[in-house]
Amino acid sequence: MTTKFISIEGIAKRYPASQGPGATTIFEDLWLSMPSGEFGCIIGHSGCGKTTVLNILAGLDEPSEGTVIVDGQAIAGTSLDRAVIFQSHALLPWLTVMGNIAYAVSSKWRKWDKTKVRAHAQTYIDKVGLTGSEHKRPSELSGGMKQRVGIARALSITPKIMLMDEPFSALDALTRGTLQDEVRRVTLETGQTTFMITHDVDEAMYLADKIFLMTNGPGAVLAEIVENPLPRDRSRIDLHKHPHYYALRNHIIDFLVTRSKTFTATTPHHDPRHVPVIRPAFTEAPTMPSLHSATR
Ligand SMILES: Nc1ncnc2c1ncn2[C@@H]1O[C@H](COP(=O)(O)OP(=O)(O)OP(=O)(O)O)[C@@H](O)[C@H]1O
Repeated sequence: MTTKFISIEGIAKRYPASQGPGATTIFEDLWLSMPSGEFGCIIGHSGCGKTTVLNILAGLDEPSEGTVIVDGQAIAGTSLDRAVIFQSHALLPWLTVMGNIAYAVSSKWRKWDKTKVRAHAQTYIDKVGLTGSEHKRPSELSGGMKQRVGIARALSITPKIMLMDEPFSALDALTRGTLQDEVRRVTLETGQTTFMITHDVDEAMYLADKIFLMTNGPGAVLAEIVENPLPRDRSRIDLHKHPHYYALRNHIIDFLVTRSKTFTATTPHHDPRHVPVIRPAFTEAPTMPSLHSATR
């Protein structure tokens, strides 16, 4: 396992200023690496550049500075090794559920015959609970169903890297939970490296090994990397019962409420190449000596 399967090296994104000369810096000097098989979530307020980072990783956008190395090679454009699940479903409207997924499967395994492609696609249709809707077109599906097609399509090509932009945000609570479980199970099973954007702190705590905290934009920076102290075999239902749950949750919420606004690139000791890695944990308050032992 390489320690830097994904290596984001000093990237920045700037756009021409909306008024007058110069440029607006969305974020800059962003350094971040992930080993193979890790699940990373990026959290930060709206506009700090999360989708831009994900699009750069996908090869859909280019950084203004810096580079991204995946598996030892600088990325250039999109690849079937990197699948994206978008916030909006991005389905082909003229194809059915089966057609949308089969299209992705046959793009990846070009020599597979139709029967093999459809059987493989069906496995993922079943996984996301769309059995019976194979023949429907996107216009006949609810928003949640469309999102499930997008998730099945991305999972079906078993990419090395899964990139997810708030994939569950449009779903009802029950479907969201089921699909979070499914995505977690599949990514653990396949050893996929996953990079996800979310605004949902509990979702990040359930799914992620590491949580990347971005400050507010413009001029956003990666302030901290939070290691998830919850056990790897955690379950979504029991997450809140774990002793470290509140330490982790409070740490992230505290960042979002206060430090995301006050932390900047000029904060003393901030080194963009060596961002602090924090592992919040519950610590027992020191116990008072009992009266019995104190008087002995
Ligand atoms: N083509 C563009 N030209 C100018 N500014 C842009 C362009 N695309 C994005 N931006 C700006 O870049 C910033 C970052 O956008 P991005 O979508 O990456 O943020 P985000 O953190 O993902 O936000 P959200 O959580 O709301 O999805 C925003 O301020 C946005 O207005």
